[in-house]
Amino acid sequence: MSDTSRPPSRLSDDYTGGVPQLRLALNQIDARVGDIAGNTESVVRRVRQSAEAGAQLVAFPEMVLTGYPVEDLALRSSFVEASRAAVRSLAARLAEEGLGEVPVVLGYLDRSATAQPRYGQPAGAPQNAAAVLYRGEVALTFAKHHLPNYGVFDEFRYFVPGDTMPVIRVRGVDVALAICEDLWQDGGRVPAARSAHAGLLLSVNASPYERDKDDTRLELVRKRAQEAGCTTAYLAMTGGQDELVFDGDSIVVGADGEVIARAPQFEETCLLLDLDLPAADPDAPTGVVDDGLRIDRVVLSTEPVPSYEPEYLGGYAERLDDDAEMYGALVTGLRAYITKNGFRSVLIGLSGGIDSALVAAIACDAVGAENVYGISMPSKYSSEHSRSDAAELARRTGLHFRTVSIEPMFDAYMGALDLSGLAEENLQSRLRGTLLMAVSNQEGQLVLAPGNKSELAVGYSTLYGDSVGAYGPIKDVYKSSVFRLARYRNRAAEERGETPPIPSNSITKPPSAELRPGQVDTDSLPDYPVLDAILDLYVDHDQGADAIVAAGFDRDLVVRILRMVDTAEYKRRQYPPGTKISPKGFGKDRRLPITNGWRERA
Ligand SMILES: Nc1ncnc2c1ncn2[C@@H]1O[C@H](COP(=O)(O)OP(=O)(O)OC[C@H]2O[C@@H]([n+]3cccc(C(=O)O)c3)[C@H](O)[C@@H]2O)[C@@H](O)[C@H]1O
Ligand SMILES: Nc1ncnc2c1ncn2[C@@H]1O[C@H](COP(=O)(O)OP(=O)(O)OP(=O)(O)O)[C@@H](O)[C@H]1O
Ligand SMILES: NC(=O)CC[C@H](N)C(=O)O
Repeated sequence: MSDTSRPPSRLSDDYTGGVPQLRLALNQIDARVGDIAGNTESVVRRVRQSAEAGAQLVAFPEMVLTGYPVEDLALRSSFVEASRAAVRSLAARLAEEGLGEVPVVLGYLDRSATAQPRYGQPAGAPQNAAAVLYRGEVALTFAKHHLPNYGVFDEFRYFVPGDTMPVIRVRGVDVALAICEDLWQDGGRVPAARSAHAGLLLSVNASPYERDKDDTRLELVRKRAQEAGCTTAYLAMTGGQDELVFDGDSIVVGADGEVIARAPQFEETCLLLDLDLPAADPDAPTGVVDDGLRIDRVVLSTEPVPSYEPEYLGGYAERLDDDAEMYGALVTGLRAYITKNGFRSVLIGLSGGIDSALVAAIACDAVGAENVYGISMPSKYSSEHSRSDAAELARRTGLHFRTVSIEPMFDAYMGALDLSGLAEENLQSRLRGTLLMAVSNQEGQLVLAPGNKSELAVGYSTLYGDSVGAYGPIKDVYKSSVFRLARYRNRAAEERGETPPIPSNSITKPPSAELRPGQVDTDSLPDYPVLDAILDLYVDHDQGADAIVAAGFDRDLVVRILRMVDTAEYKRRQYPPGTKISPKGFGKDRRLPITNGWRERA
């Protein structure tokens, strides 16, 4: 994101908008997929806090009860029924705990009321749904109307769409409801909210992070608010799930498209704000509106809001610059993976190079240096600086550090097998992989794989060697950006008066696998800026060889690189999962056959 300017806020101290109509609590929180009980507890806790802060309408993200995305759990009836039951018991529990008077909107997994069995399910097909809980009851439910089915999303595989336009009357204000993709596609609930004369459009979301997507989202919400003709609140999820990061950044925009409030990125928070909204239109239409959506109106309360001066005002959280945002996503994704899978500590092979150094810095920020373990594993080809730079990284960050030479194991293999060339080179990498897995088994840390997107693209890693591990924190970061992020992290430390974590020698020396004497990456690969530019066109933008050559790259080089990418598909399929930060990561975003006779020629 780049827009750091603070928009004019209507919620400032000189607020003169009269009596506010609604105090809205947008709970921008994390949820753990499959942990319905744990997610329920965090919802109850947050409802209580919101109610204590005087909220009159409390909202939670898309599928907060089940976590998002649930993937094939949606196809299991036991899970769907557990989610449905959890919504009902949550409504009752909120009332029992004296929290029933405040309406709560939250996402969960449901199934359609009409019998549309899919994939052998006995009853209705699964739906990505949301419920309104009020006075101990589930007052209203509805399902997502537009289903995303591109990139990482497969919602046609799981869900059938909803066909209603839900509108709840809260304190005399008509609030239209929507779920995430409902705002991304034209038609459907946005024009329907206008047709229904809504005073507020509230969308609950789980929108995965991608670089620059915050700018796209902001423009989207501004546009949709104007189309809907009413204030629009976009409530985001935050945290991480496997390869996805949810960056938060909830947004509230007025009917004129002006930003009213914006929540922080990558943080759990409650954006609480007083909105001056129009009273419900007594002649508001009923029946079917845009796209065949049937208005489903529920009156929850018509009591006027008490007259008070707005005291807590949402505000506009400071925006992160592009590097800080990308780095924040990598930290959030790694932390979520480690903690949600019940681990505390991680293990990294430290070569003294920039990739493992950046991964170590991210890990220290994610779980604390006291939970990060590094091992230097020198061989006879290891340079002195590979050991000293790794030790210096440990000294700067405070991570646990030890050295285990692979020479005795290497000699034993070489004595038993007559290996040479690539087999001998790869053996060193595999011994390091085996050693890391052995320590992980013994001590219980998760092994981190330090491969970057450039290496993964061209297959520049050893299978069962440096590609072993549980999670690849930088697998969606091109090598050029690895340098940028390492410099960013050091600069950020300097600005805070802290020791920069990454030794400058790790940043400035030429990248090398050190598997044979004097080896450097450029023996096998072009310079990284050239490689990354070609990869960006091929991997991220699906350009063919002719188009890439036409963009100004050498024909033979293009053909060679594209061939390397194609023939490394088998390696990528065996690589650990890792944080997605681009529109096309090596995960669900890019699905190519392994066995593939198609070669790009120019
Ligand atoms: N389609 C396919 N499906 C399944 N398996 C397939 C396959 N094609 C080959 N294979 C198998 O894959 C194996 C070959 O792959 P692999 O053993 O990995 O070896 P390979 O890719 O031949 O070599 C590793 C390359 O990565 C470089 N490297 C290694 C370590 C670190 C770094 C670094 O700088 O970070 C770079 C190294 O210099 C070398 O160029 C063979 O067993 C082959 O049979
Ligand atoms: N001497 C070593 N000690 C410990 N780990 C090593 C060593 N050499 C390689 N590794 C591990 O294998 C990974 C691949 O390293 P390699 O040096 O081959 O290339 P790289 O991709 O340039 O990575 P880096 O920038 O971290 O050196 C490293 O990130 C590290 O985790
Ligand atoms: N959960 C969703 O519906 C997400 C889809 C939407 N296009 C997004 O990325 O934000």
